[in-house]
Amino acid sequence: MPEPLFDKVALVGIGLIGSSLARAVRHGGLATIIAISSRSEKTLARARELGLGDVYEQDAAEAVRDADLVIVSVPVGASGAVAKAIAAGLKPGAIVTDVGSTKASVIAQMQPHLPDSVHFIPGHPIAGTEDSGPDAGFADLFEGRWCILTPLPDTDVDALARLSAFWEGCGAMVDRMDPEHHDMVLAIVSHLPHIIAYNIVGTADDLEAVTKSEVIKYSASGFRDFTRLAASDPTMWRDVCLHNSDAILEMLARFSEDLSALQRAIRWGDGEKLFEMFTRTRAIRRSIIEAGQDIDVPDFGRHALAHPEKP
Ligand SMILES: NC(=O)C1=CN([C@@H]2O[C@H](COP(=O)(O)OP(=O)(O)OC[C@H]3O[C@@H](n4cnc5c(N)ncnc54)[C@H](O)[C@@H]3O)[C@@H](O)[C@H]2O)C=CC1
Ligand SMILES: O=C(O)C(=O)Cc1ccc(O)cc1
Repeated sequence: MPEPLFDKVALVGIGLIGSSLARAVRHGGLATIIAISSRSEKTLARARELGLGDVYEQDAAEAVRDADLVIVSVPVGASGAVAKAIAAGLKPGAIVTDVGSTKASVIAQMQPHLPDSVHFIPGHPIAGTEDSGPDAGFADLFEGRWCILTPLPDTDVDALARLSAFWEGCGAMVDRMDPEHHDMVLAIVSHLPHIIAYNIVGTADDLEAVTKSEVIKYSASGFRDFTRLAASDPTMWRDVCLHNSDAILEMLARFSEDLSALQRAIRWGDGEKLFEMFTRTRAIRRSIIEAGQDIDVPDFGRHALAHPEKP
């Protein structure tokens, strides 16, 4: 096992992402001590039962005391309150990062509370599932996946290199982006697909109520893929929608415009247009597979593959 990258890592929030990090840190020997903090006593007790850390503190400021790396893994709407809560306990020179799905808002919420003596480097692993809580995590969640860091203009290069090495130690590939660009890109490739999934599943459910027929029972696998995304955590996705609203609304406007064009082609029986569009998108899917980036494909055997330690 190589030398640990950090002496003490503090994980604030121990749900799907926090607990996956705890497992990855342990598995990769990335830290000597893992400190875990959760606002909820029940979650903290569960983390202890699962043996995810070495020390457990309900008080986040206590958990981060003496930590060299602090990772905040809470719904994005709670980032400001958590930054405020940990500020007093932070060690000068510590790296403070997060995993939130939106970046500009997290920076705006956290930065004002953090002392100048720490290195604040926001981040976002592009890896997850529809599950949440400490039981849902697994050590190889980040394996072969991107982690986007959105460093601030005056970020210390050594701190950035250490955080990049940490994510690589978790199996991830690290990229850098500016926060606004991140929020725009993620709005189309992650936030919109979830919103569309929530919407289509809701529409089908309403239809079932109206027609009093079993719409969902007969759903084909395409619809089932949507139900997986639509089963994602409501608090997390409420916060994503509220904290990346500009980019999401921009992408929804483009999406609606394109959907109207599709609707028109169907109404006018414009088969050529439909064929042309479906051919274009099929090529995109095939190019992703050829590039070896199809590891995120949801299928119903996925859990058996992705959670080998689960029953
Ligand atoms: N679920 C996913 O697939 C992914 C999630 N993310 C981001 O990671 C972060 C955490 O998400 P998950 O681990 O999936 O969520 P989760 O629901 O599994 O865990 C959230 C954790 O935050 C704590 N928490 C909730 N509200 C809090 C508050 N007001 N103050 C302090 N702690 C609070 C909970 O007790 C729990 O420990 C979110 O910001 C999310 O956007 C990033 C990549 C993937
Ligand atoms: O479960 C899925 O398909 C996901 O897309 C997981 C996910 C959710 C949120 C993120 O910010 C990143 C990844």
